[in-house]
Amino acid sequence: MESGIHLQDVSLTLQGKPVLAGITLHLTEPRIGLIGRNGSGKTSLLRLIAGLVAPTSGSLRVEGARPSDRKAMLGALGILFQNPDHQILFPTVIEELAFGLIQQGIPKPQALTRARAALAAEGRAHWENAPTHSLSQGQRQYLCLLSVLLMQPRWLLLDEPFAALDLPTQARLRRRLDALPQRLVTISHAPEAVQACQRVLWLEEGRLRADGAPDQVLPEFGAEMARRGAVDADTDL
Ligand SMILES: Nc1ncnc2c1ncn2[C@@H]1O[C@H](COP(=O)(O)OP(=O)(O)OP(=O)(O)O)[C@@H](O)[C@H]1O
Repeated sequence: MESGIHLQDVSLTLQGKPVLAGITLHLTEPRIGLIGRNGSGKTSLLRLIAGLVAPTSGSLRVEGARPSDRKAMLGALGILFQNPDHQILFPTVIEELAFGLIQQGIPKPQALTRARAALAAEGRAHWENAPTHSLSQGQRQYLCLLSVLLMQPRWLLLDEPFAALDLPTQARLRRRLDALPQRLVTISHAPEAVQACQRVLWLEEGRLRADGAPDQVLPEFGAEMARRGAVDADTDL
């Protein structure tokens, strides 16, 4: 099977607006950072890779499968959205956790057992029957991460995973993510969050502005963000 994530001349136009253009990539590195300004197309790129939106032109493969092949993608890739409310479907924590496993074909009783074990391992057994809406934003994001990890996908796509979390939770999540055997693609605005990646992709207005090691990409990115921050408004977005 073809390994990694392949994009061949991928473009995406939404409501007449070009959002991504001419993206060709072969992603295989264990840790990949995706940076860029607001509206540069980062989330759209993750949504394309996850099969949540189809490219307007070009082709994509994730571990040899088309992203639109939901069955193949279940074990290949998990995505963590920036806003957990775009992800959570169920009224209680345990149902939310078990859902992905059931989708993967695991019988419901075993799925519930695994979900309970995962909560217990996190010291959060008391969350089992908690209404998902009663959790804080950061706790809901954490629940989404646990749900995705339970499915053990080969790739994890993370959209600003630290944005809503307090500092101790960020530190714990950072350690947790660092230890994962999965390949991770992480969106961040913060250069320091992707400094340890093997590869950093910089999107600018839907195109790849740079692609390389953090030491190559991040100094130029930092200089460009400082330059733009010194003027009063981004009029191009
Ligand atoms: N459904 C949609 N219809 C029309 N335009 C869209 C749609 N979704 C996104 N866009 C546009 O695509 C562009 C890229 O959006 P995207 O959310 O991918 O950016 P981003 O880099 O993730 O931004 P942020 O850092 O603010 O999360 C934006 O200009 C946005 O307005």
